[in-house]
Amino acid sequence: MERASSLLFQGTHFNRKKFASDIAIFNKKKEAEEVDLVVSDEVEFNVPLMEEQETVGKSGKKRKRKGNKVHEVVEGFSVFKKSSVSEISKEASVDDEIAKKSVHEARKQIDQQIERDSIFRKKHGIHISGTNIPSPLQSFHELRSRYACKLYLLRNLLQRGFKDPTPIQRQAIPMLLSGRECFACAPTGSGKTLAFLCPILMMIKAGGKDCIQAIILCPTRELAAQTTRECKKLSKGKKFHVKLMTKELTRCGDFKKMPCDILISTPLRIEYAVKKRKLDLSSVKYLVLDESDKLFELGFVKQIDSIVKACSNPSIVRSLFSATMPDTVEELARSIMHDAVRIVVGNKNSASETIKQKLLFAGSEKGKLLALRQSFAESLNPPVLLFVQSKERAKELYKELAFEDINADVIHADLTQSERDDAVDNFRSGKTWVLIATDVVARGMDFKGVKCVVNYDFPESAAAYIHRIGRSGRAGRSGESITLYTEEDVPLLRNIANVMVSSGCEVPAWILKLPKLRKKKHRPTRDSISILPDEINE
Ligand SMILES: Nc1ncnc2c1ncn2[C@@H]1O[C@H](COP(=O)(O)OP(=O)(O)OP(=O)(O)O)[C@@H](O)[C@H]1O
Repeated sequence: MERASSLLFQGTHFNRKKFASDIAIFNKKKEAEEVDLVVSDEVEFNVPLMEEQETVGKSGKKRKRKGNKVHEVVEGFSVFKKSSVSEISKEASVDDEIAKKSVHEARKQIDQQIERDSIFRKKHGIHISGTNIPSPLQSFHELRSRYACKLYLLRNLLQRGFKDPTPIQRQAIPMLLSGRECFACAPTGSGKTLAFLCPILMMIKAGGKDCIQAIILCPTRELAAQTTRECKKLSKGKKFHVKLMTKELTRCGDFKKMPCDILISTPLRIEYAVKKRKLDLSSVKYLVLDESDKLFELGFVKQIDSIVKACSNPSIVRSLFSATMPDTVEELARSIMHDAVRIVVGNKNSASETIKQKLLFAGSEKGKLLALRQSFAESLNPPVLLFVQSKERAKELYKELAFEDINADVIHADLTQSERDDAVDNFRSGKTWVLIATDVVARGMDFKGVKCVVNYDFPESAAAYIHRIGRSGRAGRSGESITLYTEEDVPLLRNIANVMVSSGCEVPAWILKLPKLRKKKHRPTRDSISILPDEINE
């Protein structure tokens, strides 16, 4: 009590005896006011009541109070309040200290993690830009510890022989699992397909009722078919409905009754189904644009636009993947994506470093055929992929090689779907040693073990070059490419040479001094390939 009154009257000096009656009146007034305080402050500070009583205040409201004597209660409360405030503030400052320390500790740990992540990314050639980027995957097992990945998927990864994630998988998988939109650029054959399939399989429901939950768009039917096969292999053991949008499905599919979790297609077929057959894409949660720079080219961009609009789910996660990503595509992508993260593995727009690239001057069209013959005779080991600039030239070259009894086949857009499928299957299985192709198989096709890619006709752009030669040297294997050129190809020579230099290949110095080509593409008209006598050609 003494301590209480000394606290109560701290700083006041007056004669208590002389003013005793005033003090009594004053105390009565205070009693009522401070009872109010007890009630309100009890609530505020959560003061435990020793003995609860009810009293009626001036306002007539029932109030709770502690103790027998109001005065004591008031003093007690005041003391309690004052000491509580100081204790609380002491405690609070201790709490503050602890909080500050733990915030500091947490910050330190975050900083250390950021540092570790950045060292790890550097080691794997991963470059990122964006905010709040999740840590890269150290191993596939982390899919389970960090993201509760189901065992069937880990088992399937292991069965496919995938021991460790590739750099693009290390960063893109956690990104998509965190619901972030991204555009990813990584070399050909570096496992981009798994980088988008894996998170989709982890995030959507197998046999979900909502119908289509994920859409993967590819520029060619062959690539769509390949991705469908890959998705089915990865989802083995789970009842996912993985569908390839075939011509029949586009025209006659009953989309309302069709069970489909993941739909894989070229843009034209989906656009047709949306516009003419009322295919509903409003439940799509994941939209992947594989070979995205190709999909943003003139022939596709309108279809892509209408598909993106039809995928109206506001929480959709969209992602773009390719080995080449021009700045214009990045800008376009940024304008439609939310807070997208950019992931680049290695040098942007460069060829895989596992491919030994060669340039060979052939003088003329006839010189090209002679150079090819010589290469077959001396060093070319099958399987070999030969690229030409048009379907007409593919047919011409096929005739030449068939005449020489070379085990060759051809693939181009004039063939029926089943002829195209057969050409791909026979080349894959080793029945065909040499496949002559237009750019229809230049992107994304995973022909394991292609020893050499020959650019019989010079590619029309640096991007086309990167994708063509990328059919060899996949998944860390070594590969080879030979690019024949004539005088007509010189304008684009420097661009291709730059790609070669950036992936560590040597080129003659004079090529690098050639004037820069303003246009991105160059497609010269060429003389016919044939050197066969006319009567054989007829
Ligand atoms: N983690 C992994 N470990 C080993 N091999 C892998 C791994 N992930 C994927 N692969 C294999 O690597 C090969 C190339 O993968 P994928 O076709 O996805 O490459 P990509 O980056 O999409 O190439 P492109 O740019 O040509 O489309 C495939 O045969 C695939 O099975």
